[in-house]
This record gives sequence, C-alpha cells and structure tokens, in this order.
Amino acid sequence: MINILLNGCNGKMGQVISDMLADNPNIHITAGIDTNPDKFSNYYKTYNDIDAVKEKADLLLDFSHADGINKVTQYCVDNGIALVVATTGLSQSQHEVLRQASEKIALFQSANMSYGVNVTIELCKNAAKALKGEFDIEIIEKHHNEKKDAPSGTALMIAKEINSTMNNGLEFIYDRYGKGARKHNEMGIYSLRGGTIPGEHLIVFAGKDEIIEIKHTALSRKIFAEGAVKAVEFIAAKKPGYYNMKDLIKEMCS
Ligand SMILES: NC(=O)c1ccc[n+]([C@@H]2O[C@H](COP(=O)([O-])OP(=O)(O)OC[C@H]3O[C@@H](n4cnc5c(N)ncnc54)[C@H](O)[C@@H]3O)[C@@H](O)[C@H]2O)c1
Ligand SMILES: O=C(O)C1=N[C@H](C(=O)O)CCC1
Repeated sequence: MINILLNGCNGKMGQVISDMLADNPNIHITAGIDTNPDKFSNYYKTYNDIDAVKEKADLLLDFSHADGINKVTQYCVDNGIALVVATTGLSQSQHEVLRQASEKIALFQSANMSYGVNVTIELCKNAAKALKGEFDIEIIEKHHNEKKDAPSGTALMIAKEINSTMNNGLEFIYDRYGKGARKHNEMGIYSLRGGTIPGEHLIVFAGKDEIIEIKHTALSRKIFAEGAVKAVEFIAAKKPGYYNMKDLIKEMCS
C-alpha cells in the first residue's frame, strides 16, 4: 500500500485524482492539503497548510500552484518522502530547488502526465530532425479560462525538446506584437484561453508551399490523472534521483 498526501486536493485535478483513487487497493490518500480546504467534503482529512498535517505518508503528489512548491519540497525532504510534481508555471529557481531536493529524495516531475503527449513530443523531435531546420516551427496551445499560467508547461516542454534536436539554437517568442517579421531562428509559442478546454497542443512545421501539423488534444483530465497515478506507483520505491516521463515509459516498455 502506498500512502500519499495530495496537495491541491480541492482543485480540478485534485478532485479527478481523488475520485480515481477512492477505490484503489494500492494507493491510499492519507490527507489532502488545499488553501481552500472547505470547498469539498473529501473522504480524507483536508488541511489548509502542509505544516498542520499529522498523517504519515510515503509520498506527496502536487497538483496545486507554483507559489507553494518550495515549501512542499522542503516538507518532503524533511520527512524523507518521495515527491511527484505535476504543477506547472515553475520558475528557473524553483526547478533548481527540485534538482537539489532530488539528491535526497525520489522526485518525479512532468508538466504533462499523459502518455499521448509524451509520444507527441517524440513525433515532433523526429519531424524537426528530418526537416533539418528548413521549416519554421510554431506552437499554439489552448486551455480553459481558469488556467493560471501561460504558456502551458507542456508547450514549453515540447519547445525545449524540439530545440534540443537543433543545438538549442532557437529563440522562443511569446508575443509577436511590434516585433516585425519572423526571424529564421525563432519559435513562436502562443496561448489561447477559453471555456473548459482540458488542453490542446498544435505544433506547426511551416515550409515553402507545404505545412505539417502535429496535434494532441486532451478530451478530459482523466489522461493526466492516470499518468500521475502511474508516476506515483513508479516512484514510490525508487532511490533518490530526478525522474520524469521518459524514465517511466522506459520502465513500462522494458
Ligand atoms: N502535469 C500534468 O499532467 C498536469 C495536468 C493538469 C494540470 N496540471 C497543473 O496542475 C496544477 C493544478 O491544476 P488544476 O487545473 O487542478 O488547477 P486548479 O486551480 O483547479 O486547482 C489548484 C488547487 O490548488 C489550490 N492551491 C493553490 N495554491 C496552493 C498552495 N500554495 N498550497 C496548496 N493548495 C494550493 C487551490 O485552492 C486549488 O484548489 C496547475 O499548475 C496545472 O497547470 C498539470
Ligand atoms: O489544465 C491545466 O492547467 C493543464 N496544465 C498542464 C500544462 O500547463 O501543460 C497540462 C495540461 C493541462
């Protein structure tokens, strides 16, 4: 049995995870934490601050907000428990905090827990390699109107992975207003927010007289929750280190 704390338990993802784990025989939510603790009456005790948690756990799963990530990470290090970070919008220095923590605890981080998105990234990397810098690459992401961060963590992850196949020679552009004509070494990353869209990422490879498009559409949040549950199972017994979806997929396929 893996006992977990769920940070951000009263959010959209927190509630999908709670429903998914309600009858799970292998993973038990011992407590939840949310800055809005009374929004739902959960089947586990819910605290408004991690420092108030009394229950013991093996791991903390975080689907909350970047603001709280340093405190949560410190809690996991102090208590010697594993950490799964799904929250996006992290700064460079927060990523560094995670790196340092991973020397002491097992830490899994991914801006997108969906298997399909991670296959999409591989398709994009292969396309970028095959096109040898001759096509312009731009990303358009669409999400619901409550999303706090932009661009999405997934769009940034896709952009960085594509860039890694091109000697990191591309400069990311988030807003073209007033910037004049597109330069060859740019990659535009654009965000649309509206309605209840769970998530869409469109990667456009625009060449001379032809366009290739690779698109991933999330039709519900279940795909992220299923991936997060797999990440919890994957990392629970791991030794300290920094793990991501590539490690999980490698283990699944071996
Ligand atoms: N990695 C993935 O696959 C994936 C998938 C979906 C969402 N996300 C990310 O997960 C995060 C949550 O997404 P959501 O749609 O559930 O958002 P949401 O706004 O619906 O929920 C966030 C919850 O966290 C709570 N919260 C805010 N700050 C907190 C803090 N410091 N400590 C504890 N609780 C806090 C809020 O009260 C809210 O209930 C976002 O960063 C989102 O981008 C990642
Ligand atoms: O709904 C969200 O918020 C999502 N956030 C992640 C991101 O920023 O990439 C994953 C998709 C859904």
